[in-house]
Amino acid sequence: MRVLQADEWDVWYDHLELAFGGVPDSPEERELYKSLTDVDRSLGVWDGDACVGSAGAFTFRLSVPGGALVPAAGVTMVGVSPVHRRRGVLTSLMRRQLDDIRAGGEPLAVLTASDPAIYGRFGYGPASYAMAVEVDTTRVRLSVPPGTDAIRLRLVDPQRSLADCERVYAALVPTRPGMPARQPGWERQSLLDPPAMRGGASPLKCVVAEREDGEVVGYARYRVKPDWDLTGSEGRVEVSDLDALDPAACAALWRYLFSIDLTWTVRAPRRPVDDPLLHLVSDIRRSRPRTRDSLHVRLVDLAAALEARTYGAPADVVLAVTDAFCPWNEGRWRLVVDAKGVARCTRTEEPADLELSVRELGSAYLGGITLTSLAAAGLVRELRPGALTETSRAFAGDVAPWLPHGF
Ligand SMILES: CC(=O)SCCNC(=O)CCNC(=O)[C@H](O)C(C)(C)COP(=O)(O)OP(=O)(O)OC[C@H]1O[C@@H](n2cnc3c(N)ncnc32)[C@H](O)[C@@H]1OP(=O)(O)O
Repeated sequence: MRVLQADEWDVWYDHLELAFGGVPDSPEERELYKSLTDVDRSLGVWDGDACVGSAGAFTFRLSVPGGALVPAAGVTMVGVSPVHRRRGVLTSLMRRQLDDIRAGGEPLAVLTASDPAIYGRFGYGPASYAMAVEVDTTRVRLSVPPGTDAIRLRLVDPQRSLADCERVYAALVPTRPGMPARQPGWERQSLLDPPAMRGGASPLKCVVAEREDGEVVGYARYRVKPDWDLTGSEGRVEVSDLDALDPAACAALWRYLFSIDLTWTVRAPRRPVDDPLLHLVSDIRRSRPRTRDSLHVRLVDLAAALEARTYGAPADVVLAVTDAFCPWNEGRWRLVVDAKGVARCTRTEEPADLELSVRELGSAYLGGITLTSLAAAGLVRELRPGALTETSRAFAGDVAPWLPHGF
Protein backbone atom coordinates (compact mmCIF):
# COMPACT_ATOMS: atom_id res chain seq x y z
CA MET A 1 0.00 0.00 0.00
CA ARG A 2 1.27 3.44 -0.83
CA VAL A 3 0.21 6.98 -1.59
CA LEU A 4 -0.81 7.42 -5.21
CA GLN A 5 1.41 9.07 -7.81
CA ALA A 6 -0.40 11.52 -10.08
CA ASP A 7 0.44 9.50 -13.21
CA GLU A 8 -1.16 6.38 -11.69
CA TRP A 9 -4.59 7.98 -11.36
CA ASP A 10 -6.13 6.40 -14.48
CA VAL A 11 -5.08 2.85 -13.56
CA TRP A 12 -6.28 3.47 -9.99
CA TYR A 13 -9.64 4.76 -11.20
CA ASP A 14 -10.03 1.90 -13.71
CA HIS A 15 -9.60 -0.45 -10.75
CA LEU A 16 -12.26 1.44 -8.81
CA GLU A 17 -14.74 1.21 -11.69
CA LEU A 18 -14.10 -2.52 -11.84
CA ALA A 19 -14.74 -2.90 -8.10
CA PHE A 20 -18.07 -1.14 -8.64
CA GLY A 21 -19.11 -3.51 -11.42
CA GLY A 22 -17.13 -2.31 -14.40
CA VAL A 23 -19.47 0.27 -15.96
CA PRO A 24 -17.24 3.19 -16.94
CA ASP A 25 -18.14 6.72 -15.89
CA SER A 26 -18.89 9.20 -18.62
CA PRO A 27 -15.77 11.12 -19.75
CA GLU A 28 -17.21 14.27 -18.10
CA GLU A 29 -17.63 12.55 -14.72
CA ARG A 30 -14.23 10.96 -14.92
CA GLU A 31 -12.57 14.24 -15.74
CA LEU A 32 -14.38 15.96 -12.86
CA TYR A 33 -13.36 13.37 -10.28
CA LYS A 34 -9.82 13.37 -11.61
CA SER A 35 -9.64 17.11 -11.05
CA LEU A 36 -11.16 16.79 -7.56
CA THR A 37 -8.91 13.94 -6.42
CA ASP A 38 -6.34 14.93 -3.86
CA VAL A 39 -3.57 12.58 -4.96
CA ASP A 40 -1.62 13.04 -1.73
CA ARG A 41 -4.64 11.71 0.20
CA SER A 42 -5.22 8.77 -2.14
CA LEU A 43 -4.03 5.29 -1.26
CA GLY A 44 -3.49 2.42 -3.65
CA VAL A 45 -2.83 -1.24 -2.93
CA TRP A 46 -0.81 -2.97 -5.64
CA ASP A 47 -0.30 -6.60 -6.54
CA GLY A 48 2.64 -6.39 -8.95
CA ASP A 49 1.61 -3.62 -11.31
CA ALA A 50 -2.12 -4.24 -10.83
CA CYS A 51 -4.02 -1.88 -8.59
CA VAL A 52 -6.20 -4.01 -6.30
CA GLY A 53 -7.29 -1.60 -3.59
CA SER A 54 -8.08 2.09 -3.30
CA ALA A 55 -9.26 4.73 -0.86
CA GLY A 56 -9.25 8.50 -1.09
CA ALA A 57 -10.22 11.50 0.98
CA PHE A 58 -11.53 14.93 0.09
CA THR A 59 -10.69 17.86 2.34
CA PHE A 60 -14.07 19.11 3.48
CA ARG A 61 -15.41 21.50 6.06
CA LEU A 62 -18.70 20.24 7.39
CA SER A 63 -21.41 22.26 9.10
CA VAL A 64 -22.26 21.04 12.59
CA PRO A 65 -24.99 22.06 15.07
CA GLY A 66 -24.41 25.71 15.93
CA GLY A 67 -23.17 26.52 12.42
CA ALA A 68 -19.41 25.99 12.78
CA LEU A 69 -17.54 24.45 9.86
CA VAL A 70 -15.42 21.56 11.08
CA PRO A 71 -12.55 20.03 9.09
CA ALA A 72 -13.64 16.59 7.91
CA ALA A 73 -12.05 13.98 5.67
CA GLY A 74 -14.59 13.01 3.02
CA VAL A 75 -13.73 9.34 2.57
CA THR A 76 -14.31 8.21 -0.98
CA MET A 77 -13.29 5.95 -3.88
CA VAL A 78 -13.00 2.85 -1.71
CA GLY A 79 -12.74 -0.36 -3.68
CA VAL A 80 -11.07 -3.76 -3.55
CA SER A 81 -10.55 -5.95 -6.58
CA PRO A 82 -13.15 -8.72 -6.85
CA VAL A 83 -10.39 -11.36 -6.70
CA HIS A 84 -8.70 -9.81 -3.65
CA ARG A 85 -11.78 -9.27 -1.52
CA ARG A 86 -12.26 -10.55 2.05
CA ARG A 87 -8.55 -10.77 2.79
CA GLY A 88 -8.35 -7.62 4.88
CA VAL A 89 -7.40 -5.12 2.16
CA LEU A 90 -10.19 -2.70 3.13
CA THR A 91 -9.30 -3.07 6.80
CA SER A 92 -5.68 -2.14 6.11
CA LEU A 93 -6.78 0.85 4.00
CA MET A 94 -9.07 2.05 6.79
CA ARG A 95 -6.28 1.61 9.34
CA ARG A 96 -3.82 3.69 7.36
CA GLN A 97 -6.40 6.28 6.38
CA LEU A 98 -7.70 6.93 9.90
CA ASP A 99 -4.12 7.19 11.21
CA ASP A 100 -3.36 9.74 8.47
CA ILE A 101 -6.52 11.72 9.20
CA ARG A 102 -5.66 11.84 12.88
CA ALA A 103 -2.09 12.94 12.11
CA GLY A 104 -3.46 15.67 9.83
CA GLY A 105 -5.64 17.02 12.65
CA GLU A 106 -9.12 16.59 11.16
CA PRO A 107 -11.50 15.71 14.02
CA LEU A 108 -14.03 14.02 11.72
CA ALA A 109 -14.16 11.49 8.90
CA VAL A 110 -17.37 11.19 6.90
CA LEU A 111 -18.59 9.05 4.04
CA THR A 112 -21.58 7.72 2.19
CA ALA A 113 -21.56 3.93 2.12
CA SER A 114 -22.22 1.84 -0.98
CA ASP A 115 -23.49 -0.75 1.48
CA PRO A 116 -24.48 0.44 4.97
CA ALA A 117 -23.09 -2.71 6.62
CA ILE A 118 -19.46 -2.00 5.73
CA TYR A 119 -18.27 0.86 7.92
CA GLY A 120 -19.68 0.37 11.41
CA ARG A 121 -16.75 -1.89 12.28
CA PHE A 122 -14.44 1.06 11.62
CA GLY A 123 -16.39 3.34 13.97
CA TYR A 124 -18.66 5.14 11.49
CA GLY A 125 -22.29 5.66 12.47
CA PRO A 126 -25.12 6.76 10.18
CA ALA A 127 -25.79 10.38 11.16
CA SER A 128 -28.08 11.78 8.51
CA TYR A 129 -30.83 10.45 6.32
CA ALA A 130 -31.98 11.40 2.86
CA MET A 131 -35.62 11.38 1.87
CA ALA A 132 -36.80 10.53 -1.63
CA VAL A 133 -40.23 11.73 -2.73
CA GLU A 134 -42.23 10.77 -5.77
CA VAL A 135 -45.28 13.02 -5.85
CA ASP A 136 -48.37 12.24 -7.91
CA THR A 137 -48.96 15.83 -9.01
CA THR A 138 -52.28 14.99 -10.65
CA ARG A 139 -53.75 14.39 -7.17
CA VAL A 140 -51.49 16.18 -4.69
CA ARG A 141 -52.06 19.90 -4.26
CA LEU A 142 -49.71 22.44 -2.69
CA SER A 143 -50.77 25.11 -0.25
CA VAL A 144 -48.34 27.99 -0.31
CA PRO A 145 -47.54 30.64 2.33
CA PRO A 146 -48.21 34.37 1.95
CA GLY A 147 -45.63 36.07 -0.25
CA THR A 148 -45.30 33.19 -2.68
CA ASP A 149 -46.95 35.18 -5.47
CA ALA A 150 -44.42 37.96 -5.04
CA ILE A 151 -41.57 35.61 -5.97
CA ARG A 152 -40.52 35.90 -9.61
CA LEU A 153 -39.24 32.77 -11.33
CA ARG A 154 -36.78 32.87 -14.19
CA LEU A 155 -35.57 29.98 -16.32
CA VAL A 156 -31.86 30.46 -16.67
CA ASP A 157 -28.82 28.74 -18.06
CA PRO A 158 -27.47 26.49 -15.25
CA GLN A 159 -23.90 27.55 -15.96
CA ARG A 160 -24.60 31.27 -16.12
CA SER A 161 -26.73 31.28 -12.98
CA LEU A 162 -24.15 29.34 -11.00
CA ALA A 163 -22.79 32.27 -8.97
CA ASP A 164 -26.29 33.24 -7.75
CA CYS A 165 -27.11 29.63 -6.86
CA GLU A 166 -23.80 29.20 -5.04
CA ARG A 167 -24.59 32.27 -2.92
CA VAL A 168 -27.86 30.63 -1.84
CA TYR A 169 -26.06 27.35 -1.09
CA ALA A 170 -23.36 29.12 0.94
CA ALA A 171 -25.99 30.93 3.02
CA LEU A 172 -27.70 27.63 3.84
CA VAL A 173 -24.59 25.71 4.92
CA PRO A 174 -24.34 27.07 8.49
CA THR A 175 -28.10 26.68 9.01
CA ARG A 176 -28.22 22.93 8.47
CA PRO A 177 -25.75 20.42 9.96
CA GLY A 178 -24.11 17.92 7.67
CA MET A 179 -23.65 20.19 4.66
CA PRO A 180 -20.16 20.45 3.22
CA ALA A 181 -19.10 24.03 2.52
CA ARG A 182 -18.30 24.27 -1.16
CA GLN A 183 -14.64 23.61 -1.86
CA PRO A 184 -13.11 24.85 -5.13
CA GLY A 185 -14.25 22.73 -8.07
CA TRP A 186 -17.22 21.11 -6.32
CA GLU A 187 -19.67 23.58 -7.82
CA ARG A 188 -19.06 21.75 -11.10
CA GLN A 189 -20.54 18.56 -9.69
CA SER A 190 -24.04 20.03 -9.59
CA LEU A 191 -23.78 21.00 -13.26
CA LEU A 192 -22.62 17.58 -14.48
CA ASP A 193 -24.95 16.75 -17.31
CA PRO A 194 -23.56 14.15 -19.71
CA PRO A 195 -26.27 12.46 -21.82
CA ALA A 196 -25.40 9.15 -20.11
CA MET A 197 -26.59 10.58 -16.76
CA ARG A 198 -29.95 11.77 -18.10
CA GLY A 199 -31.69 8.41 -18.55
CA GLY A 200 -33.70 9.74 -21.51
CA ALA A 201 -34.57 13.01 -19.75
CA SER A 202 -33.86 16.54 -20.94
CA PRO A 203 -30.61 18.37 -20.34
CA LEU A 204 -30.36 19.96 -16.90
CA LYS A 205 -32.52 23.05 -16.44
CA CYS A 206 -32.34 25.70 -13.78
CA VAL A 207 -35.06 27.96 -12.41
CA VAL A 208 -34.19 30.75 -9.99
CA ALA A 209 -36.53 32.43 -7.50
CA GLU A 210 -36.09 36.18 -7.14
CA ARG A 211 -37.49 38.71 -4.70
CA GLU A 212 -38.99 41.92 -6.10
CA ASP A 213 -35.60 43.64 -5.81
CA GLY A 214 -34.09 40.97 -8.07
CA GLU A 215 -32.14 39.16 -5.36
CA VAL A 216 -31.94 35.41 -6.00
CA VAL A 217 -33.26 33.62 -2.92
CA GLY A 218 -33.68 30.12 -4.26
CA TYR A 219 -33.13 27.82 -7.20
CA ALA A 220 -34.04 24.40 -8.49
CA ARG A 221 -32.20 22.25 -11.00
CA TYR A 222 -34.21 19.57 -12.73
CA ARG A 223 -34.78 17.52 -15.84
CA VAL A 224 -38.02 16.63 -17.59
CA LYS A 225 -38.51 13.04 -18.71
CA PRO A 226 -41.28 12.91 -21.30
CA ASP A 227 -43.35 9.78 -21.55
CA TRP A 228 -46.32 9.04 -23.76
CA ASP A 229 -48.80 6.19 -23.83
CA LEU A 230 -52.29 5.63 -25.28
CA THR A 231 -53.86 7.87 -22.64
CA GLY A 232 -51.55 10.77 -23.39
CA SER A 233 -48.51 12.20 -21.65
CA GLU A 234 -47.17 10.82 -18.39
CA GLY A 235 -44.01 12.84 -18.07
CA ARG A 236 -41.90 13.17 -14.95
CA VAL A 237 -39.93 16.01 -13.37
CA GLU A 238 -36.67 14.89 -11.81
CA VAL A 239 -35.35 17.36 -9.27
CA SER A 240 -31.64 17.25 -8.59
CA ASP A 241 -31.31 20.37 -6.38
CA LEU A 242 -33.71 22.72 -4.67
CA ASP A 243 -32.43 25.24 -2.17
CA ALA A 244 -34.27 28.30 -0.88
CA LEU A 245 -33.62 30.96 1.73
CA ASP A 246 -37.23 31.63 2.73
CA PRO A 247 -40.59 29.84 2.79
CA ALA A 248 -42.05 31.83 -0.10
CA ALA A 249 -39.18 31.04 -2.46
CA CYS A 250 -39.28 27.39 -1.43
CA ALA A 251 -43.03 27.12 -2.09
CA ALA A 252 -42.77 29.03 -5.37
CA LEU A 253 -40.14 26.61 -6.66
CA TRP A 254 -42.12 23.52 -5.72
CA ARG A 255 -45.30 25.04 -7.17
CA TYR A 256 -43.49 25.61 -10.45
CA LEU A 257 -42.11 22.04 -10.54
CA PHE A 258 -45.59 20.65 -9.79
CA SER A 259 -47.13 22.59 -12.66
CA ILE A 260 -44.88 21.79 -15.60
CA ASP A 261 -47.08 20.83 -18.53
CA LEU A 262 -47.26 17.21 -19.67
CA THR A 263 -45.84 15.87 -16.40
CA TRP A 264 -47.66 13.79 -13.77
CA THR A 265 -44.94 13.08 -11.28
CA VAL A 266 -42.27 15.05 -9.44
CA ARG A 267 -39.42 12.93 -8.23
CA ALA A 268 -36.73 14.25 -5.86
CA PRO A 269 -34.34 11.57 -4.65
CA ARG A 270 -32.31 13.49 -2.07
CA ARG A 271 -34.23 15.78 0.24
CA PRO A 272 -33.83 16.51 3.97
CA VAL A 273 -36.18 14.44 6.10
CA ASP A 274 -37.74 17.66 7.47
CA ASP A 275 -38.24 19.18 4.03
CA PRO A 276 -40.96 21.89 4.17
CA LEU A 277 -42.52 20.14 1.18
CA LEU A 278 -43.99 17.59 3.60
CA HIS A 279 -46.10 20.37 5.12
CA LEU A 280 -47.12 21.96 1.83
CA VAL A 281 -48.56 18.88 0.14
CA SER A 282 -52.22 17.99 0.51
CA ASP A 283 -51.48 14.27 0.56
CA ILE A 284 -48.29 12.98 2.11
CA ARG A 285 -49.05 9.37 1.17
CA ARG A 286 -49.26 10.16 -2.51
CA SER A 287 -45.96 12.01 -2.16
CA ARG A 288 -44.42 8.61 -1.33
CA PRO A 289 -41.63 9.63 1.08
CA ARG A 290 -38.92 7.04 1.65
CA THR A 291 -35.76 7.42 3.73
CA ARG A 292 -32.31 5.91 3.63
CA ASP A 293 -29.02 6.41 5.44
CA SER A 294 -26.91 9.17 3.96
CA LEU A 295 -23.86 10.62 5.75
CA HIS A 296 -21.93 8.33 8.11
CA VAL A 297 -19.80 10.14 10.70
CA ARG A 298 -16.68 8.95 12.51
CA LEU A 299 -15.22 10.95 15.39
CA VAL A 300 -11.47 10.72 14.80
CA ASP A 301 -10.50 13.11 17.58
CA LEU A 302 -13.37 12.63 20.00
CA ALA A 303 -12.71 15.59 22.29
CA ALA A 304 -12.05 18.07 19.47
CA ALA A 305 -15.14 16.90 17.60
CA LEU A 306 -17.43 17.14 20.62
CA GLU A 307 -16.13 20.63 21.43
CA ALA A 308 -16.55 21.83 17.84
CA ARG A 309 -20.35 21.74 17.86
CA THR A 310 -22.78 23.49 20.16
CA TYR A 311 -25.58 21.85 22.15
CA GLY A 312 -29.25 22.51 22.68
CA ALA A 313 -29.27 22.19 26.49
CA PRO A 314 -26.76 22.26 29.35
CA ALA A 315 -25.30 18.95 30.45
CA ASP A 316 -22.61 17.55 32.71
CA VAL A 317 -22.05 13.88 31.97
CA VAL A 318 -19.31 11.29 31.91
CA LEU A 319 -19.30 9.16 28.78
CA ALA A 320 -17.59 5.77 28.81
CA VAL A 321 -16.63 5.30 25.18
CA THR A 322 -15.43 2.14 23.46
CA ASP A 323 -13.49 2.47 20.23
CA ALA A 324 -11.68 -0.70 19.25
CA PHE A 325 -10.43 0.63 15.90
CA CYS A 326 -9.13 3.99 17.20
CA PRO A 327 -8.19 3.19 20.82
CA TRP A 328 -6.95 6.74 21.46
CA ASN A 329 -10.64 7.66 21.86
CA GLU A 330 -11.35 4.89 24.38
CA GLY A 331 -12.10 5.67 27.98
CA ARG A 332 -14.10 8.05 30.11
CA TRP A 333 -14.78 11.59 28.94
CA ARG A 334 -16.47 14.34 30.89
CA LEU A 335 -18.63 16.55 28.70
CA VAL A 336 -19.71 19.81 30.30
CA VAL A 337 -22.08 21.98 28.29
CA ASP A 338 -22.72 25.50 29.60
CA ALA A 339 -25.91 27.55 29.35
CA LYS A 340 -24.87 28.87 25.93
CA GLY A 341 -24.43 25.36 24.57
CA VAL A 342 -20.63 25.52 24.48
CA ALA A 343 -18.87 22.30 25.53
CA ARG A 344 -15.65 21.27 27.20
CA CYS A 345 -14.64 17.64 26.84
CA THR A 346 -11.82 16.24 28.97
CA ARG A 347 -10.56 12.87 30.12
CA THR A 348 -11.74 11.85 33.57
CA GLU A 349 -11.51 9.07 36.12
CA GLU A 350 -14.98 9.83 37.49
CA PRO A 351 -17.66 7.13 37.26
CA ALA A 352 -19.46 6.90 33.94
CA ASP A 353 -23.05 8.09 33.39
CA LEU A 354 -23.52 6.64 29.91
CA GLU A 355 -21.79 3.82 28.10
CA LEU A 356 -21.65 3.76 24.33
CA SER A 357 -19.34 3.15 21.39
CA VAL A 358 -17.82 5.83 19.20
CA ARG A 359 -20.21 4.73 16.49
CA GLU A 360 -23.26 5.90 18.46
CA LEU A 361 -21.54 9.20 19.18
CA GLY A 362 -21.00 9.58 15.42
CA SER A 363 -24.69 8.87 14.78
CA ALA A 364 -25.82 11.44 17.36
CA TYR A 365 -23.17 14.00 16.46
CA LEU A 366 -25.13 16.03 13.90
CA GLY A 367 -28.22 16.17 16.11
CA GLY A 368 -30.53 14.15 13.88
CA ILE A 369 -30.47 10.79 15.65
CA THR A 370 -31.22 10.85 19.36
CA LEU A 371 -29.25 9.00 21.99
CA THR A 372 -32.62 8.03 23.48
CA SER A 373 -33.55 6.15 20.32
CA LEU A 374 -30.13 4.48 20.23
CA ALA A 375 -30.59 3.50 23.89
CA ALA A 376 -33.98 1.99 23.02
CA ALA A 377 -32.12 -0.22 20.56
CA GLY A 378 -29.74 -1.27 23.34
CA LEU A 379 -26.81 0.64 21.87
CA VAL A 380 -26.42 3.18 24.69
CA ARG A 381 -26.48 2.17 28.35
CA GLU A 382 -27.56 4.56 31.08
CA LEU A 383 -25.57 4.12 34.31
CA ARG A 384 -26.91 7.15 36.21
CA PRO A 385 -30.68 7.74 36.19
CA GLY A 386 -31.48 10.87 34.20
CA ALA A 387 -28.18 10.95 32.32
CA LEU A 388 -29.70 9.63 29.10
CA THR A 389 -32.38 12.32 28.84
CA GLU A 390 -29.90 15.02 29.83
CA THR A 391 -27.36 13.99 27.20
CA SER A 392 -29.89 13.20 24.51
CA ARG A 393 -31.55 16.64 24.86
CA ALA A 394 -28.17 18.34 24.65
CA PHE A 395 -27.19 16.48 21.46
CA ALA A 396 -30.55 16.71 19.65
CA GLY A 397 -30.86 19.40 17.01
CA ASP A 398 -33.73 21.45 15.71
CA VAL A 399 -32.92 21.04 12.03
CA ALA A 400 -32.42 17.62 10.45
CA PRO A 401 -28.88 17.08 9.21
CA TRP A 402 -28.64 16.67 5.47
CA LEU A 403 -26.02 15.93 2.83
CA PRO A 404 -27.14 17.62 -0.39
CA HIS A 405 -24.85 15.73 -2.78
CA GLY A 406 -22.82 12.55 -3.03
CA PHE A 407 -19.03 12.38 -3.08
C1 LIG B 1 -16.90 5.44 0.91
C2 LIG B 1 -17.00 4.52 -0.29
O1 LIG B 1 -16.29 4.70 -1.20
S1 LIG B 1 -18.15 3.29 -0.26
C3 LIG B 1 -17.64 2.18 -1.54
C4 LIG B 1 -17.20 0.82 -1.04
N1 LIG B 1 -16.84 0.03 -2.23
C5 LIG B 1 -17.67 -0.87 -2.82
O2 LIG B 1 -18.79 -1.16 -2.37
C6 LIG B 1 -17.16 -1.53 -4.08
C7 LIG B 1 -17.40 -3.06 -4.08
N2 LIG B 1 -16.86 -3.73 -2.92
C8 LIG B 1 -15.55 -3.71 -2.58
O3 LIG B 1 -14.74 -3.08 -3.23
C9 LIG B 1 -15.09 -4.52 -1.39
O4 LIG B 1 -15.87 -5.70 -1.29
C10 LIG B 1 -15.17 -3.77 -0.04
C11 LIG B 1 -14.34 -2.47 -0.17
C12 LIG B 1 -16.61 -3.37 0.31
C13 LIG B 1 -14.63 -4.66 1.07
O5 LIG B 1 -13.25 -4.89 0.87
P1 LIG B 1 -12.52 -6.19 1.48
O6 LIG B 1 -11.05 -6.02 1.25
O7 LIG B 1 -13.16 -7.41 0.98
O8 LIG B 1 -12.84 -6.02 3.03
P2 LIG B 1 -12.06 -6.73 4.22
O9 LIG B 1 -11.52 -8.06 3.77
O10 LIG B 1 -11.08 -5.80 4.84
O11 LIG B 1 -13.28 -6.97 5.19
C14 LIG B 1 -13.39 -6.40 6.45
C15 LIG B 1 -14.65 -6.88 7.10
O12 LIG B 1 -15.77 -6.24 6.46
C16 LIG B 1 -16.72 -7.22 6.02
N3 LIG B 1 -17.30 -6.71 4.78
C17 LIG B 1 -16.64 -6.36 3.68
N4 LIG B 1 -17.52 -5.92 2.75
C18 LIG B 1 -18.74 -6.00 3.29
C19 LIG B 1 -20.03 -5.71 2.83
N5 LIG B 1 -20.25 -5.21 1.59
N6 LIG B 1 -21.07 -5.92 3.67
C20 LIG B 1 -20.87 -6.39 4.92
N7 LIG B 1 -19.64 -6.68 5.41
C21 LIG B 1 -18.60 -6.50 4.60
C22 LIG B 1 -15.89 -8.46 5.82
O13 LIG B 1 -16.69 -9.61 5.88
C23 LIG B 1 -14.91 -8.39 6.97
O14 LIG B 1 -15.55 -8.80 8.15
P3 LIG B 1 -14.79 -9.71 9.23
O15 LIG B 1 -13.61 -8.88 9.65
O16 LIG B 1 -15.81 -9.89 10.29
O17 LIG B 1 -14.40 -10.93 8.49
